[in-house]
Amino acid sequence: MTAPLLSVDGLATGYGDLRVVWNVSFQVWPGRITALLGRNGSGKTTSLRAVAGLNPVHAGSIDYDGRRLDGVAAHKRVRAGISYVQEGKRVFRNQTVEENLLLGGYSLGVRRSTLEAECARIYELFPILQEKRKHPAGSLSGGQQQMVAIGQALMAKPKLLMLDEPSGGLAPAIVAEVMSRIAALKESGLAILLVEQAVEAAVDVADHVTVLDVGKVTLNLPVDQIDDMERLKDVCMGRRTDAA
Ligand SMILES: Nc1ncnc2c1ncn2[C@@H]1O[C@H](COP(=O)(O)OP(=O)(O)OP(=O)(O)O)[C@@H](O)[C@H]1O
Repeated sequence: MTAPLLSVDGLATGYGDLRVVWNVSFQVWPGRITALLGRNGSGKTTSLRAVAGLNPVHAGSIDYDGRRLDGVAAHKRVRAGISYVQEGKRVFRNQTVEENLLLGGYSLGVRRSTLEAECARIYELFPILQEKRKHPAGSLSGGQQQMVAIGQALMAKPKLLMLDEPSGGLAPAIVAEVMSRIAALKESGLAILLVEQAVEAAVDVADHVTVLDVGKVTLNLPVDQIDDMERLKDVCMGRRTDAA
């Protein structure tokens, strides 16, 4: 297997001095999806925020693309190719789909001269957004709004895409559609870190799974080694400590 693009090792992090993640390690590889699973409050979002540079690293290390990220400001991590789609589909509801993409690209530092070309690239990935490009984003379905949010993050051609609960608030049939779009993004070599509550939907598209509970890793293995989904769900709910 190729070297990981992102390697988090023994991470302890939290909010200011408050520590909520104690010892978390996981990797994300180019062209592959790592799913970070675990029950509510287990520390998934907090770990993503530490990778994005929004939460402090109390202990451990975050290596990305051959260098340590310690002390690198959040905006510089964005420039280095780390894109983060926060939970809850943050689109500008009154702006059109196209304006959302342009604003997303602009805020990520994409040069004005290339914004339109980047938009066209996003339309190739998500044709429905081209169809709806003149519509206010708030008029789109939940799944389509999630694609707008992901499209915004992709405007700057990231190497690492971090998605926090893209299935949140979506009907099951729509979750499958959004997940298959996410899976297709791997083809370009993008490394994807996917935080999810929807365990089965995440496992369907993931290559590797890391489960957290109370700020620690309880399971870490390639998806092809998962042979019992019910056991995995139990581990994710904190009802078991391993999948064996
Ligand atoms: N801004 C904050 N200040 C202090 N503590 C926080 C803050 N945000 C989250 N926490 C706490 O950190 C812990 C981990 O939360 P986190 O959001 O990382 O969990 P999660 O696994 O992403 O769960 P969820 O699926 O509910 O988002 C929880 O105990 C939570 O209450």
